[in-house]
Amino acid sequence: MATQSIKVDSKEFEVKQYDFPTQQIPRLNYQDPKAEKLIENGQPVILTGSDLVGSAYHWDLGYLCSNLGSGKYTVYSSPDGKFKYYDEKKLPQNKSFKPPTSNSEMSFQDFASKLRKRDSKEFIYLQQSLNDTVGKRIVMDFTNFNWGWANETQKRNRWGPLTSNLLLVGMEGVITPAHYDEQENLFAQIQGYKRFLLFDPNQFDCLYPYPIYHPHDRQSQVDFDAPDLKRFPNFANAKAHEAIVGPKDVLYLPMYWWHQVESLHGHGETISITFWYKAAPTVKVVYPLNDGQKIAIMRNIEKMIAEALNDNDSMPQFMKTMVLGRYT
Ligand SMILES: CC1(C)c2ccccc2-c2ccc(C[C@@H](CC(=O)O)C(=O)C(=O)O)cc21
Ligand SMILES: [Zn+2]
Repeated sequence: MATQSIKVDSKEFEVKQYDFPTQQIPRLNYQDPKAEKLIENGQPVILTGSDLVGSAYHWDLGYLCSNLGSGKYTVYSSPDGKFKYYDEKKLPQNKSFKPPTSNSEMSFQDFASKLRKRDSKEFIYLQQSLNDTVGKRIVMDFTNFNWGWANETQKRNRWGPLTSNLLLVGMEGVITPAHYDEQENLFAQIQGYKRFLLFDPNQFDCLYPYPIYHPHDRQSQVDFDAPDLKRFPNFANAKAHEAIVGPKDVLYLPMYWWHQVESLHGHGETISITFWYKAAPTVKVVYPLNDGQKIAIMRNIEKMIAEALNDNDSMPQFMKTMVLGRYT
């Protein structure tokens, strides 16, 4: 895989090179009116100086081992370093589906010692919502997040409620392949560096998501390392935005924006915390609809048709019959 080196803040990073062009995402101080404008317009921006998780800047493996208590944590494991999320609730509808990753519950101490062993034939990625099983010092760090700013941002942009904070601890080199989420996300980086490749929701027709009843719903079918341009010809027109997110950075990752995330080599394991918010309620429909609203409509139509047919195997034929040759 070809790599290219990019410079951010006088630091050099070796990143995988893909075929599509990339443009940099702006890095702005969190109080810059331009940054607030970008968030209001649902545009990604890296925010500096917010100290959103300032009370967790000292979190490293050792501290977490000593203070996360003996609770069990969900650890994903992948042979090739790719962690393609799948929805376990959709497995019954897809008998032939083979999960590309496995997961197990283990103590943080066990996870940390597996990380240190670094046997590279297995990549591991801890993903766990912060809950009350954690030790009291972690709870104190959590309560000391910059909630004033987070709540003000949530209110100003009329986001819905905060749904979860996920603690993520990834081995160098882990990759979360391209997908989109249906929530607004303030992504806070504590340790290590993550490279985000983001795609505007209007690139939906370049990224070919799985059918919505598929366990990989919301994930792109395109393998970025070996794109099948016969099946996915429009991928050749994809245009990415790029952001290297480092310690103390907060990336505003707007709902419906596609993202692929790589934990960069040479900077140690990555520690991140996500703040997911439900979407702003649509008070009054304003035309023309924005791209996110069109994605929501497509998803609802797919769900209704799948339900009406009550047979996922007949979806491909039905969908093709409905549009092929008619909406050219
Ligand atoms: C891959 C993993 C560990 C996973 C496995 C199984 C179920 C869910 C998830 C899940 C959810 C979120 C992330 C964080 C981030 C990607 C990144 O930082 O790697 C991202 O996509 C986002 O913040 O929206 C990572 C994961
Ligand atoms: Zn995501």
